Amino acid sequence: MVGADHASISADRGKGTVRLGSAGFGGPAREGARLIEFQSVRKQYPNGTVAVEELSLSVETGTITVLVGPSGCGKTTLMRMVNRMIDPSSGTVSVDGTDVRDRDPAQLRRNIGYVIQQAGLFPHRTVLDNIATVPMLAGQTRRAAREHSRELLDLVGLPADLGKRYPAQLSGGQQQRVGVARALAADPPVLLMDEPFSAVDPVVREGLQDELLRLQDELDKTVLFVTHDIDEAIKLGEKVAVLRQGGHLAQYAPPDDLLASPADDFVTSFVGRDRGYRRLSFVDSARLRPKPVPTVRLGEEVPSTDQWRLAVDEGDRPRGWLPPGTDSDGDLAEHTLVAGGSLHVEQGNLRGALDAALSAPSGLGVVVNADGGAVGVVTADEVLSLLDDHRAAT
Ligand SMILES: Nc1ncnc2c1ncn2[C@@H]1O[C@H](COP(=O)(O)OP(=O)(O)OP(=O)(O)O)[C@@H](O)[C@H]1O
Repeated sequence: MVGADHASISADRGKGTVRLGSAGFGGPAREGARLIEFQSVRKQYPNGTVAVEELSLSVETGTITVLVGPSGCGKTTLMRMVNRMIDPSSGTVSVDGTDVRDRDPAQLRRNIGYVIQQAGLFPHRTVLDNIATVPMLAGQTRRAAREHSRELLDLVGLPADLGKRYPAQLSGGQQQRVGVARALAADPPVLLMDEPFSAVDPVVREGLQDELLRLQDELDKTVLFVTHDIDEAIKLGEKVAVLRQGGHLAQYAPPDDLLASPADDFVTSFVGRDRGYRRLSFVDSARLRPKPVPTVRLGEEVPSTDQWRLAVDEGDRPRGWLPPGTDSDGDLAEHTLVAGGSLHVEQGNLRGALDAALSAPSGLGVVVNADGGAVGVVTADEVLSLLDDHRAAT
């Protein structure tokens, strides 16, 4: 936790007045429905630059879809076609089944929240008035709009007293949260997010990513998110579209598929060589078979040992390691132990298991049950061979 930037989002379903549904594009979200569709879209700017080339892509209702690719590959151009900030040279972009060119841009934009890098807040309006702007334009009274804005501040994890400040009096991460609150103010079913977190430092950025995921759990928006950071794309996207120069779609797939089977050399180099490691996050560890490990309980007599022994408390929770070569010497006290590594909770993903194995001084990753009790240990080799099996089977 780093100051207010990491306050957690307290989306309170019981509050009633923060509307969590989606309005504007006709009825409740239909699972699997395609809310945004690009069909054979091409964009050539007047100077001849082809930013997007014959691209077709559909975005499912209620999902986060990420557009990722190197600078200049057409991500922003593609995204801005959704709310008609840019019109395609050919092809169609439709939202909820209607070609966006058949919609009034102002009305279309009221149903599409837009979050950009550095938040783009109005500098001379307070935080609360920034958030209240769109609802007031849509006809809400100032009082109702401000009341709703206070709830949104809470929803994005900001304390109420920040509402009176001006944007320059907030940290970068706080400004981004206000940007998200402002985009949510009209309760739009669609959110466009263009590199929203790239202007903040990596720690704050991770916090914002986590909170977007938490917020999405509550709100179920259809989010189109642009980034050039493949890690961000993989973390946030239920589906990820990798674009390459000239606005070509190189691959469109769930992150796991992208990491497992990159479509070509470009995607391979873009997702990076350590994709095997990243991919571990998507493989569950149900087939991992932890082996028994010799233990010793805190407060009990220290045994002579020629192997690593896991020290546990009265609830079998791991407290550290007793190294090989330890001589029998009185009762076991916590301060004499070698600190343990991270713990892997049973049924978690393989990345957690590998982290546990790699971070343990014994090389033995400790697996615990939901109550925190040790159930056994795994080695890094065991985790990686499971990954090989998974690779071979998919
Ligand atoms: N108004 C414009 N006129 C001419 N060319 C443009 C215009 N806007 C963008 N371009 C060019 O179109 C291409 C795609 O730009 P776009 O901003 O969509 O890419 P991007 O992937 O979002 O890049 P970045 O990650 O750097 O923001 C680039 O070559 C860019 O220089």
